[in-house]
Amino acid sequence: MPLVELTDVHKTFPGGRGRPPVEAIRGVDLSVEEGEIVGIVGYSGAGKSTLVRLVNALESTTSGSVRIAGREITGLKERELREVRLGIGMVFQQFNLFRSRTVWGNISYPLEVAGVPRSERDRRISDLLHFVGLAEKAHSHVEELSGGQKQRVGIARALATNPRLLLADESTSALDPETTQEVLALLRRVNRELGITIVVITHEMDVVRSLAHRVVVMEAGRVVEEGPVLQVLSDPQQPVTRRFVATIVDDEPDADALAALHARHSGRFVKLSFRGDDVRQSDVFALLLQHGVRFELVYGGIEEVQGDTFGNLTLALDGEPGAVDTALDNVRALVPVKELQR
Ligand SMILES: Nc1ncnc2c1ncn2[C@@H]1O[C@H](COP(=O)(O)OP(=O)(O)OP(=O)(O)O)[C@@H](O)[C@H]1O
Repeated sequence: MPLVELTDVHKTFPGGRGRPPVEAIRGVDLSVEEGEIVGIVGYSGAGKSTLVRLVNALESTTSGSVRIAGREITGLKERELREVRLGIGMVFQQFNLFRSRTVWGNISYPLEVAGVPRSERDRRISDLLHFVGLAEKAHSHVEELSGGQKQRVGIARALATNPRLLLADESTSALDPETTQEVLALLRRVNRELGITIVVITHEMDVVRSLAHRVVVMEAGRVVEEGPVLQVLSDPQQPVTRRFVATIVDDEPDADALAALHARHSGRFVKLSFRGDDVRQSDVFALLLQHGVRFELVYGGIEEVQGDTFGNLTLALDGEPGAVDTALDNVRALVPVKELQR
């Protein structure tokens, strides 16, 4: 049974003051299995935040079903919804911490609301502070912390009530690249060591690449593509997905770059696509050399996704025309080859 299951969910906001209604979510089916990390990507306005607010019952659907751990949450009473929300931790872009409280006080807050007795609360907070590596900062005020430390407090607070599900809404967007990696590493530990299911929404493909198992791409209120991260990154189907993937991996030179390359090289240009670890670049290069084909790498790169490699390399080839043809036929047996015409 999926931990989160959305079936044909629609959400329309009234337009107000003569403006037309906004269809923020237009028929989304989505399921998240227990233990998974799912990354939801999309440009601003795609409906990501609305989707998250439907999952944690801060908004109600216009139609369709939202099930959390098998329980339909549409139509539940406020008291029952509070119970559902206790099982869901939230991490925010701007941390949303109480400035008037210490680190300890911030993590304590959801436990106080849930009526957890003092001694149990203290034990829990102390464990969480150790888990996120902030034991020494327990009595610091939030203003004294760096952005990364604030987000670690945000994560500790989200974990306080022992949720099964963590929703992270642009949780690293306010952080620099190094701090982002620290926070992503912590979220990976939350998933691996505590077994907590995580849904991250982000417009940064790098976050998906280094954290998620599965990616869901949203556009204009719909899920337009989804699948395992390596599969989607290495073989994106939709234009919007290709645009996201292009932010972390080069595909092929555009028309201008290709024209400039043709001006410098007399030979043919081919794009070779590597997917996963089953074919090594060195095998492909050896094949070309065997046929007396000289090559130069002119564009592209190879990226790593959680232990697997993928990427596209554009080569300029030189050699006897017949030899180049034969070499390419052999290379095609190993990897997809696309001839780039001038
Ligand atoms: N409370 C609301 N009332 C009216 N329209 C809303 C409301 N909340 C969201 N919308 C609209 O719904 C659409 C989707 O917004 P949403 O915030 O879910 O997108 P998003 O993908 O999370 O974008 P961002 O990354 O900018 O937050 C937008 O057109 C937005 O203006």
